[in-house]
Amino acid sequence: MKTSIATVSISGNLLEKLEAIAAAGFDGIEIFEQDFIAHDGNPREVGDLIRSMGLEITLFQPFRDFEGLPDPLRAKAFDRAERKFDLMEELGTDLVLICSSCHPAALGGIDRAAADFAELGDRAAKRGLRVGYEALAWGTHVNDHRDAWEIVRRADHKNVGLVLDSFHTLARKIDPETIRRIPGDKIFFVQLADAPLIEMDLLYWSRHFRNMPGEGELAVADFMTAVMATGYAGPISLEIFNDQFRGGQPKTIAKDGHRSLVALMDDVRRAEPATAKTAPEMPARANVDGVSFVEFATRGREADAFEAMLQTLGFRHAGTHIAKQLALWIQGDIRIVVNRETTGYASSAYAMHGTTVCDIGLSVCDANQAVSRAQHLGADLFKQPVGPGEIDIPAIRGLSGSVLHFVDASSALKSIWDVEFNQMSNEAADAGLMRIDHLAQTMSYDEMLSWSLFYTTMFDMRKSPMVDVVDPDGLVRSQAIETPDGAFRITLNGADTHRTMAGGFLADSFGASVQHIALTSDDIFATSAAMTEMGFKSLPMADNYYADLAARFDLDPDQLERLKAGNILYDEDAKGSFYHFYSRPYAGGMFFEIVQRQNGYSGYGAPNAPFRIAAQKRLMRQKGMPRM
Ligand SMILES: O=C(O)c1ccc(O)c(O)c1
Ligand SMILES: [Mg+2]
Repeated sequence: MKTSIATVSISGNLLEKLEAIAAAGFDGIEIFEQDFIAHDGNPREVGDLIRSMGLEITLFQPFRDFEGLPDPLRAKAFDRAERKFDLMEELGTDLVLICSSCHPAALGGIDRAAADFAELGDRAAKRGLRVGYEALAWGTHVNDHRDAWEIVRRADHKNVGLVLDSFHTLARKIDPETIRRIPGDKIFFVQLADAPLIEMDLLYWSRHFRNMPGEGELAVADFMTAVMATGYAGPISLEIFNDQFRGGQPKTIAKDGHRSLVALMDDVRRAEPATAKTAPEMPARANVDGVSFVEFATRGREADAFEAMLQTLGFRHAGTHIAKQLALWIQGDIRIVVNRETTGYASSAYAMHGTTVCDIGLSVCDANQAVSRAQHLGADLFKQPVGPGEIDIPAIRGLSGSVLHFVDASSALKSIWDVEFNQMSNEAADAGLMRIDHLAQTMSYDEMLSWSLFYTTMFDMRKSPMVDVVDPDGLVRSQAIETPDGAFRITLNGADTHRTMAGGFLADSFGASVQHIALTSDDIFATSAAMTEMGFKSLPMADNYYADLAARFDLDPDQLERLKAGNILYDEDAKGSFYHFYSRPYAGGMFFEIVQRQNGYSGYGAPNAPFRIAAQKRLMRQKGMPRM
């Protein structure tokens, strides 16, 4: 399997693009002509440089408005092609992409176009070059890969083949199964792109909103499975026109791209094992059956205040690490580790972010398989020195420097809490919190696709539709990613401006991290009462909120009173109901949420988010806290 990416997909100048692409592990690049023209350096040197970086030039593109022209435009088009053939020879690539014509003078007619390609094929053959024809979704006469194929078929020239691009086929809702009838050796090149489903002009959609396979909503895996069934053996190449990516970090975007291709080909291999033989074998997406622990890096008074807060939530100090300054706090199945170390990874995380979630332990079926898949997808292993008596738990680096540990039921890992922690016997009453419902991560809007790709390629998790959350000072985009059974749920919250609650947190904590943790109760009213008893103070909600609840839902006055008394918010979906309340913000703007889902409610109380955010901002203003 040869992976490739078009230079247009990455930001930066040509050199920066090439470095990022090589570092991400691609085998080749499509040179997008504009990137070459903008570069100051002769084509031979550029070709040599690319090869010296271990990359191959898989394609030169695009050559526009070639077929169907009347003379003298036709003759001029052939002259243009000859000049580009010269350039290709100097660069050292044998394949050019010709996209279907949008020229106002272009004439239709499959045989006319086929004749043009047959002649171009002769000219290319003289130089040992090949031409590939791609149907642009908005081409004037040819905008469907089936028509492009018919032209190639009738051109009947060994140097003329077809270029398929998942965007053009899927954006026009053309059934990708139609690809199966094309002979694999006549498909010269395959370009891949996904996109979010938005109703808009095809050209605009394509030039601004494409994204990596798996980041959007097109059936790219079905498309690629059909391609592989033809016997196609050429490069699998990303061609992503995306406004965010053009301004993004070249290295991150390239890494995401490679990850998306590897995951896609693994899906194709699993869908039809006989066809995708060249895709590397790797373990399937890991099944996550919950969060085993969440570790906070903190220090001094912030740490004291945080632990005091945990007590008001009903957590009990259950153990102390045998060698390190780690305290284990437990309630139900929830484990929170408070790390006060002044050296090592947690300490660096604290130095960078202040009090922060520095490590998440996920409970998986097989920890080593999870790590193996992560490595195939380009994640780095995370290693810390293991002290005497400590267990080496497999871990990887997530995005933005975060760490994920994998815990499974295999003997050594299961006993970690008994082996590494001295048990403390304090049988304090708890508040009925059972497990972690979800982790809410805050990041800049530009990072959301990277994170969702990370989770959905690594784990058996699905994205739900993006929702807009209105903060009084800006919009925050929120997207949930969850396992099929809901055992592990994450919400990604993307902020554009530092003035929003999420954006302020992001600025203050210098990068993406967990902003809140939602904990489940099976009886939220009892939990609220127990926590109040323990000194917990919930986030005060405005009376207007409850007046609106009374108008929106059939709640009896008693229940409404109880909601109001506990500052408990309420929502319903088609299946069930949702109760939730919030802690006040603690160190660094983090907070807890307590939730109860009834009868299979599957959302996150999104309609309540604007009122929760307004309440948090009100509270922070009262306290005279800056920003947020
Ligand atoms: O948007 C375009 O013009 C364009 C050019 C070349 C391609 O391969 C493509 O898919 C789109
Ligand atoms: Mg294309």
